[in-house]
Amino acid sequence: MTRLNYDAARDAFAEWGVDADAAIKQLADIPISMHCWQGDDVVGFEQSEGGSAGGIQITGNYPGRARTAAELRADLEFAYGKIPGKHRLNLHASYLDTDETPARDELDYHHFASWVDWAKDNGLGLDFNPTFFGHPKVDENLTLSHPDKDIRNFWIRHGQCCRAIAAKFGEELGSPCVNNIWVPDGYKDTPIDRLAARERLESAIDEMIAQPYDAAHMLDAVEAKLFGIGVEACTVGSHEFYMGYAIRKGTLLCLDMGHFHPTENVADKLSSVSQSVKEILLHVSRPMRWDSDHVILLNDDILAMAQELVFGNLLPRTHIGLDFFDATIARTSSWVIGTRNMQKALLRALLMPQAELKSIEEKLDFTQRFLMTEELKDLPYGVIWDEFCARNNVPTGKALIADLNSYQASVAPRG
Ligand SMILES: C[C@H](O)[C@H](O)[C@@H](O)C(=O)CO
Ligand SMILES: [Mn+2]
Repeated sequence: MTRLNYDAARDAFAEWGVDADAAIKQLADIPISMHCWQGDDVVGFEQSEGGSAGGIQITGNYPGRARTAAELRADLEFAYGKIPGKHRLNLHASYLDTDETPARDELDYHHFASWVDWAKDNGLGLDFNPTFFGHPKVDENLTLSHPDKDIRNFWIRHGQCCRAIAAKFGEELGSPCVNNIWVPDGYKDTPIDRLAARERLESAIDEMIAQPYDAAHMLDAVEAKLFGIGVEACTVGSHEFYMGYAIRKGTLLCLDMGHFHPTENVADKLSSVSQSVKEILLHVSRPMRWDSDHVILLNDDILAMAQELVFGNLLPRTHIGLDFFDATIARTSSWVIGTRNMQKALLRALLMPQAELKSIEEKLDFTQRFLMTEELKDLPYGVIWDEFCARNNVPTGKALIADLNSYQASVAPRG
């Protein structure tokens, strides 16, 4: 493959006072938590339950869906092999790997131990999520806020098991495991007593996270949402609910890019939220008209998100997770291109003359800000990206496409 001249590109950035080598080095140290559920359309490996529900929906029937943990791991290994750097896997509790059939409130570390062995072998960190959907005890789209104490208790026990598992992941792997709580709870039509539902949710989460764990092993996160299909009138765990909860209780706040009104700028929220919570979890996604979880593109939304992370010095306290799933295209290609897009966006932000831009803005020199930000768009970011990939032994361009297509051809017979 023809590679454009890196030295010339580095000089082009140097003219703007930017050190491309330093940007490449910094990018290599930013882990992205890739979500397991893109690989099998959120089905999971429970033998009786599973599948997406609770307002999340996958469409498409592209061949090659991973049907077992072994298939999912093979797909993940392929995908990580095409993504520069060392990353993490974000596992849902429904992806246990065992011949046993534990109920969700009986899950134990040993049901997931093979994932830890695999993560160790592959140099990956692990994150985790209790699975509060795709189960008969999700009654009328309610779990932790259900009026029936027995149902709430079942889900509280599920969350407790998951925290213990996550803490063990973190301990085994020597890196804190983010355990993210998202519940689908809400009402299709206008509820009478929103406060009661929110009080039930709050006290259920309190009970669920009461057991302290070492922050070096496990970090609790809570994920808000505007609405889901079937819960149009009220989502119990709204943004205001969880923002307040995270501030008061000291958890991480998860911002999913698909969980706000489509005209809202989620990147704009990072700096505000960072003033009130210690750490942030991101679910980088691409909503189209609703929380459709399209695979992320290298578009303005992602570039803005990356720029806020870099310019606000938020990378040290933000966990970058992905949340997209599309069964109309090859699943491994989605992982690889989506994750690389997040990295490309970060690289672009790292390649901006940050100090100079900030200083001209402080002088309220908006003309200069406009001129610079527009001219900077013409710099050869792609050449620096190619160099980053070459240094990490991963392909780009046509070679990458050929690899993605040939892997897809090898998994297509799964049906
Ligand atoms: C599968 C995930 O837990 C889920 O997508 C959640 O994070 C979400 O975003 C629900 O809309
Ligand atoms: Mn999410």
